[in-house]
Amino acid sequence: MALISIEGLHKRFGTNEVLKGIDLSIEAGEVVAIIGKSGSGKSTLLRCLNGLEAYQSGKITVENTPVTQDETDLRTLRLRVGMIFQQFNLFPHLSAGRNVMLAPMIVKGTSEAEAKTTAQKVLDRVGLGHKFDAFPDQLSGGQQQRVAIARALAMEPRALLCDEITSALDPELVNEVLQVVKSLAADGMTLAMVTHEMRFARDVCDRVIFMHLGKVHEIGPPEDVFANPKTPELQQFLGQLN
Ligand SMILES: Nc1ncnc2c1ncn2[C@@H]1O[C@H](COP(=O)(O)OP(=O)(O)OP(=O)(O)O)[C@@H](O)[C@H]1O
Repeated sequence: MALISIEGLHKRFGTNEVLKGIDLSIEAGEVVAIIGKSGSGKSTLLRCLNGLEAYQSGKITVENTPVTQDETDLRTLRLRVGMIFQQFNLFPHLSAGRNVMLAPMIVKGTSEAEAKTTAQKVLDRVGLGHKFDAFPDQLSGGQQQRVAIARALAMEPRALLCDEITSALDPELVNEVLQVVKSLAADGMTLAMVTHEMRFARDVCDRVIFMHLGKVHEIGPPEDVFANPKTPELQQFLGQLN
């Protein structure tokens, strides 16, 4: 049984049909990269998976729970699926530890003491246990993004969705964030990542999804998608990167 299942997903913004019938299953423990040109619908797909965007037709389920705009479904979903964005969105007036403690306390009703223990554990997990009391402006961009990852982990999600999480970082900070993601993948976390980091996609991901004009245009293991692109669209996309 797939952890995430998408059938016939269509999504429009006004008259602009951005997702034109997506069928996709992601198994528990699978790591998928979503690649494609700007505007191909990658972010919109991730946002639909997390209930951040409503969609017009099709069916999405996460562990058998339908992803709808219903409040109860959304609450269940947010406990199961974490999302990390290009911008870290940390509260500037709260320490790293407090930023991480917030969601479990608010969403799950976790006690302060328990939330603190969890926050320490997940900050350790991203290599920032010693920065519990540091404020966001005392951290580098890479460290802030690792706090954002810890914040998502504090909810003990079954899957993490990552939307271009290294795109706002200076090049020398990209690797520390990718290393954390790589270690989560090695631990069996289910991950769907919109990324421009092709080397990471090739080395770490089980499957690569190439989106083009709102459809899954090619999908397969990285060795096939990168070494043997079947369609001219993917060949052109990869050619432009080189
Ligand atoms: N909130 C919105 N309202 C209207 N149109 C939107 C909205 N969000 C996205 N779109 C449109 O949907 C299309 C797909 O956008 P999306 O962000 O999913 O693409 P993408 O592949 O992630 O691109 P990028 O790599 O530039 O982020 C674009 O044409 C975009 O203008």
